[in-house]
Amino acid sequence: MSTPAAGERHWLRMISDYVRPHRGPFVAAGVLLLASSLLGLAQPLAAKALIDGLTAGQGVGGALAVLTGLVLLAALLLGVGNYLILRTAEAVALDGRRGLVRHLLRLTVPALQRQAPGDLLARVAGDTMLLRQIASQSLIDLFTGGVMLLGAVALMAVVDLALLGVTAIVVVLLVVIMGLLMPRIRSAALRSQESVGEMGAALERALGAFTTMKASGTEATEAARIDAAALAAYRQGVSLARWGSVAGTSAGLAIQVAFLVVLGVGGARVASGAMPVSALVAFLLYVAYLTHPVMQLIGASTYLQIGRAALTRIAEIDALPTEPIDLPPAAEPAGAAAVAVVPAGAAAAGVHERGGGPAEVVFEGVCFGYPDRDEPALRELTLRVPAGGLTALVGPSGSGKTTVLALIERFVEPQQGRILLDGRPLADWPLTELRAAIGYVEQDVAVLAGTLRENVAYATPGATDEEIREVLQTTRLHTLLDRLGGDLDAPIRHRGLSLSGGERQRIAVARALLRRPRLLLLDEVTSQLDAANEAALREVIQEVSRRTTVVVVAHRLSTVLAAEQIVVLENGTARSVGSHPDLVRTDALYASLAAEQALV
Ligand SMILES: Nc1ncnc2c1ncn2[C@@H]1O[C@H](COP(=O)(O)OP(=O)(O)OP(=O)(O)O)[C@@H](O)[C@H]1O
Repeated sequence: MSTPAAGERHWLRMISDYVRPHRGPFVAAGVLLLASSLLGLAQPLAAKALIDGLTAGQGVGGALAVLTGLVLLAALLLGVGNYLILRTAEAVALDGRRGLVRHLLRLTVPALQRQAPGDLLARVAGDTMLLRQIASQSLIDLFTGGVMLLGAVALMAVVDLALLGVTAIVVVLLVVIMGLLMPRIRSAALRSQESVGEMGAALERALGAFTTMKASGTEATEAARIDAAALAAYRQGVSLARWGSVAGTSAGLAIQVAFLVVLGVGGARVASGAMPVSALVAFLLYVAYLTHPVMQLIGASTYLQIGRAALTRIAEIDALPTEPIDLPPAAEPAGAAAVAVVPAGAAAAGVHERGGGPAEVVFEGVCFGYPDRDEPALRELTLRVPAGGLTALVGPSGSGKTTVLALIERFVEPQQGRILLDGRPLADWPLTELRAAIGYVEQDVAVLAGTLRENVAYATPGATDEEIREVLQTTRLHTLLDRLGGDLDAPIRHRGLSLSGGERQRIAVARALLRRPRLLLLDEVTSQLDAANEAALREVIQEVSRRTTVVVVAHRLSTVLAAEQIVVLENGTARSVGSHPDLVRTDALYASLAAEQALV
């Protein structure tokens, strides 16, 4: 948002984008609420007829019936209109949440890494709630309140122009006060939402490193950090409440002042015979009636300022870059319960024929640097990973091994050079197809809350029990399965905390293997395994490398001794390539690594 004017347009366009798909119910609700208010407007006129009838000593039965009918019908229309608008507002919030979640899930990896997850959660949950308030309270209230205000003013003009002039002065004064208050309300709302986001981020930080926090004894520090954000949210909330009540009180006061002034001036005019008492009663009823639309307009403007703050925060997420990944359309709200949850990875499985021949990967002069780093992570890296067989990437910490894998997965894009998979530049591969061909086990493996089956078949929703059990056997996870009573559907706890590090690694390997990828990328998968399990996984890797291309990153050279090709990376370039015996002879760095690990 470069200029306020641009921000303004953007904000209004966002509201209109949210509302447009629901304009039918919105218009219907608006019409019902307006009709209800119009019936309310007619009530003083009916009251005037009733009083005139009483004064003239005529029968009032008809006027009484009309007045009662008006009251009942207005209440009915109000009820139905309110229900409709609240339902539509929920639908707008649903659209907002879905849109935001879909956008978040499609973010590029670097874009997501720059965000605090706790703040994102606050935006999805809290800011979309405010969106609902804009839709329910602000828009319709602005419309009906505005129309009713104009209607009341027009009818007041019909009743008595002089008294209208008196009322108008008070109303104009009120508008000026509101003009001064609204920017304060908006900035307090924005800061309040930001503080809630900061609180979420601070809490997420503490919960995400819970055991580290406990072990470091930093509960008090973390509590203070979260407390500071909570306190900031409180202060801004109080400030919002203060300006909101100033707005509400000014409006109420203005109406009362108008009422008293009209009573005084009108009383004098009645006494002088300039207007009948029925006209004064009607006018006073209109002034009293003004309270509702004026309060509506003040409330709507206040919510609009708060909602605008939320929209600003949603727009910030919308502006983050996403990957070109199609997600299936969301279910209609009415049918949501009936629609089965689409298992994650199903979309990819749809495009990818499981299995297939081993893939070849070629890096041609690839340069890559992370955005916030001066030093490039890869410098003109040229490398060929032949189809089939085991290729190992070794080298000192920070030499760029993980970055090579991230580039193959297209989590990040090279700034120079190109990468080819089966002779086709990665940029030409549809992203879902590319990723479906690859099995990737990252360094910090993720175990998701859910069952063992959900975890292992995460990328392969169609896998049979037999296939899952087989891959569990291969990765020596059958002991874990036994511990779970042989039940694939037994839950493993949130974030996999009930699993050992080695089990988590093997679950991730099992997940990748079940996919039968054409290219398997393994980043430090043996780092947390004991010698027996490492040897077993080494065998698995060798076995898999007979039918697929396997690239392993390993500090433990024992894992890669049998690799057909070992690439030694240093400072983002391949300093040498060869087999273990070759490299021990020809590459001093490799020889020293091997010597450190007693492998020569
Ligand atoms: N997301 C990131 N943002 C900024 N810099 C990064 C990021 N990821 C890695 N780096 C930096 O890029 C360089 C290469 O990192 P990379 O993770 O590829 O090394 P590595 O060889 O896999 O290291 P290790 O063996 O310790 O895992 C390092 O200097 C690292 O600090």
